[in-house]
Amino acid sequence: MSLAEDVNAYMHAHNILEITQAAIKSAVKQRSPTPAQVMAEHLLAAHRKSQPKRPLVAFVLGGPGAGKGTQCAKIVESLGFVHLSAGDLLREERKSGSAQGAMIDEFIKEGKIVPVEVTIKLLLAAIEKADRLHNSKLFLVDGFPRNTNNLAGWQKTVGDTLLLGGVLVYNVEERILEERLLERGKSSGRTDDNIESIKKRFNTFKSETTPVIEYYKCLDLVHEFDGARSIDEVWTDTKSTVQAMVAKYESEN
Ligand SMILES: Nc1ncnc2c1ncn2[C@@H]1O[C@H](COP(=O)(O)OP(=O)(O)OP(=O)(O)O)[C@@H](O)[C@H]1O
Ligand SMILES: Nc1ccn([C@@H]2O[C@H](COP(=O)(O)O)[C@@H](O)[C@H]2O)c(=O)n1
Repeated sequence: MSLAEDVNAYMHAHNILEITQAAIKSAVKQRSPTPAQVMAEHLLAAHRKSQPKRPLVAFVLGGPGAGKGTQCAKIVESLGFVHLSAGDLLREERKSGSAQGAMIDEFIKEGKIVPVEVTIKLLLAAIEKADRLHNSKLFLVDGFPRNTNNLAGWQKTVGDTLLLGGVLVYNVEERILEERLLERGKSSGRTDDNIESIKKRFNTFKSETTPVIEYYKCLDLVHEFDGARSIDEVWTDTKSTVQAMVAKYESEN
């Protein structure tokens, strides 16, 4: 086969003429003074659309008792996300009775953050299972990343294989959080819904989670909510934010 024939066959096999014509059309349509830029953007968008969809992840953060789980349940019900709570997965793993289970138990009571190697394994297994069994593409990862160790572990293990759409952050003052958690503690059976653990969890949130939120603010990914309002008021804002996030994801992927 000659070089010209080879080139022709390649162009035909990969629709190169059609792709290039569409890029040229979009530059001409816009009468852009920078056609190369318009064409490059058009080609990139076309490439992204032709790739298999990366699942969308939204992280959910806020102090203990800020209403993360409550809002996540509503997002699941109304917008079809899969909810993965790092805390729930760790509590489930704790039941295993292994040495790792005992370690998790101790960390939870002390309000400390479990090393990311443990947490990320549980999170990824749950994401893979939901994707494989139900082809789920929308995930809420609740209570993660809680510190810089969590963040580094996510970046190293997951990187860009999942698309981080945003970070939902619920702000509530400690006085209200304490009241909520002590009330919840009357029936939750949680070993950390007592005043000693609650104080420790507040300290961990301030010293370890706040820097993670600041990091994501610098990337313009944070959506903050006043979580001290009623559940329905918080939900109204949460819903519109998450709907916008999904719309952007659908249009770009
Ligand atoms: N906006 C709200 N107003 C009043 N009470 C709320 C509100 N949101 C949640 N609650 C209540 O506060 C308690 C804590 O809420 P939730 O479990 O959703 O918080 P969380 O952030 O997931 O907590 P944690 O991090 O400890 O798991 C629950 O008993 C819940 O019913
Ligand atoms: N990324 C995480 C999340 C949670 N933990 C531990 O679980 C406790 C409870 O978490 P909730 O989100 O359910 O409040 C938390 O205080 C930590 O001890 C963790 O280690 N890492």
